[in-house]
Amino acid sequence: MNETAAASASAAEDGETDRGTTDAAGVDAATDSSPVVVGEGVRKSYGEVAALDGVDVRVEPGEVFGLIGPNGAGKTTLVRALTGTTEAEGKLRVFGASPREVDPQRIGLLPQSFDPPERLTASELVDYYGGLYDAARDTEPVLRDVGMADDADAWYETLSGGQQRRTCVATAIVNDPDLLFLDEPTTGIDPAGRRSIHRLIERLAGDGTTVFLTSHAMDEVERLADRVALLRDGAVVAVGAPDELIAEHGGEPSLEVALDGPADEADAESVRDALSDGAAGASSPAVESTREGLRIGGVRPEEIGDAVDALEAAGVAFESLAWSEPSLEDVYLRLTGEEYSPRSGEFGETAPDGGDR
Ligand SMILES: Nc1ncnc2c1ncn2[C@@H]1O[C@H](COP(=O)(O)OP(=O)(O)OP(=O)(O)O)[C@@H](O)[C@H]1O
Repeated sequence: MNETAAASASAAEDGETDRGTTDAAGVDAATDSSPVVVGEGVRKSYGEVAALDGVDVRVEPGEVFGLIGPNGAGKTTLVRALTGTTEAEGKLRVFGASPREVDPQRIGLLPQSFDPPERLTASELVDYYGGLYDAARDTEPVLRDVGMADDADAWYETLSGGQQRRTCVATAIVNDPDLLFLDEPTTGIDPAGRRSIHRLIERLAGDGTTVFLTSHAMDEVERLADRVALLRDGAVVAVGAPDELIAEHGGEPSLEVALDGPADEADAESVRDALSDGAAGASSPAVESTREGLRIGGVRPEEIGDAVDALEAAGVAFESLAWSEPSLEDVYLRLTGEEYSPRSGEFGETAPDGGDR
């Protein structure tokens, strides 16, 4: 039995007993507007390793909540704690109840790793998981939802990695859950398949399903999530809407200026002076030399013309310009201290600017 089945049957697949923090009834008074997921001070250790080190998390009804963080940050452990497939300390409530007390019909879980119970076709596998619930959707439309209708009769083991993952997503939604945990749903899925999973998540969310999504694909999380929490070393270091996080931690938009070789400091200084004198009138323009040329920081789209004027005034001949705005990936790299250094072309450990731990 895997974690999907474990969640569906409230089973303790790892043989752990229910957690001590469950109250006598295991249930809080819950209303329609109550948070769907609450974690307060959640802790879980494996020997010396504090996988979760006091996590606070709250997911509102109908939200797509993204959980991001480096390998080993504790994402899967948090999903397992919230789905009752592992024991953890602290307050954990799902629909007002302790995770192991929640009606399994309401929960869908796509675990990070999935082992089918036996040799089955894609269709039989979805049937199998559907059979674990009091009520389940028909298998055919579920397989259609994940783009697997044409391969319904193929043995699971003969499917490609991406097709297997899509079939797993089908097993997680066969019970039409109110809360869907997706632990890295698109790993190994090709761009078209990813797009179809994205559309599925958007449609489920549009129909009111609450989605708890962990992913390493920042574009995916930025596109899908209403709010995002960044987990680092077992603790949440930032939480907010993608736009808010980008505004707060993403840095400024910038203009990459490609020259026919690296710029020297004199070029950078000339451009800086020209920008200070020009219409943009920036007091201390952030101009730095890069391996490809120059980067001018803080350039808004309407200021690109001024930057070009400044380059010309400084006598810097450029080959091309590329403007980019910060993304959730920049937030991630800054807050995890894994910022990309274009100068060296390598990732390097820098002091994370979200260092509130
Ligand atoms: N069953 C286990 N036994 C021992 N240590 C574990 C176990 N599960 C997780 N850990 C450790 O707990 C920490 C958090 O692991 P977890 O799998 O939750 O991270 P993650 O953020 O999901 O990582 P990834 O992005 O690689 O999936 C890691 O240091 C991991 O080695």
